[in-house]
Amino acid sequence: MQVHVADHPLIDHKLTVLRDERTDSPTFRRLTEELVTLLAYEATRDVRVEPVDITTPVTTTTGVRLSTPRPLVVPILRAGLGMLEGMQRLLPTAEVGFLGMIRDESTLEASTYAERLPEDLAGRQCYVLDPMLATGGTLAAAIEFLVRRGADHITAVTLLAAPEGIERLEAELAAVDVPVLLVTAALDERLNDLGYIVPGLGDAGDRLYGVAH
Ligand SMILES: O=P(O)(O)OC[C@H]1O[C@H](OP(=O)(O)OP(=O)(O)O)[C@H](O)[C@@H]1O
Ligand SMILES: O=c1cc[nH]c(=O)[nH]1
Ligand SMILES: [Mg+2]
Repeated sequence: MQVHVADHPLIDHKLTVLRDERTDSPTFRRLTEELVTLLAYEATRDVRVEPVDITTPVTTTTGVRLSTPRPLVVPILRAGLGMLEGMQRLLPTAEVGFLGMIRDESTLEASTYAERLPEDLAGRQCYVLDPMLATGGTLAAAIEFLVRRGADHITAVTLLAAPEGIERLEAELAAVDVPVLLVTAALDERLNDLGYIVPGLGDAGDRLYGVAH
């Protein structure tokens, strides 16, 4: 797995406001979108394109367009949904599939409660969106699922990643025969005893959408 940690003062600035416990939900949602649009620029660096001939007002020339099949963007509900619009801003023609996953807060085990994805992902580049890579259980399961469906290139986009989660992803995906890239706005210090990222930003889903019951 390749890991790319963003390095840009605007990303650091927006992330600092996002982390602040005083930041309210509407601001949190807007900043998440803005951050993802900035990250999407890096995350889509190897999006597949094909040559296309066009005519400008002056001459004919060859450019590029997104290849088919089009990329698939997969937000992991709930929190990943907050990243969708930011990604779509750069990839408006991408298809979107959904995975609903929840981490049991006592065992930290991830489980899937909803799935709406194409049956066959052969030849597809997939962009998985989840703001938090904590223990890595959620993202590892999501990526394994997409690879089983045939995806042949995976890019995971996160806001925060913990070293423990990256280590687990690397171990669990070692046998996966598909290139995986992780693009994250920041690499945080560690997990605390409850499995929360430190310094982190708290529960991303709750801060985007309110406390889940
Ligand atoms: O790396 P992990 O240890 O698996 O933890 C990360 C997961 O936890 C959060 O989701 P949560 O289960 O809180 O669901 P939510 O998005 O509905 O709030 C977060 O959005 C990730 O999906
Ligand atoms: O810090 C964390 C860890 C998992 N999920 C979150 O939303 N935040
Ligand atoms: Mg949550």
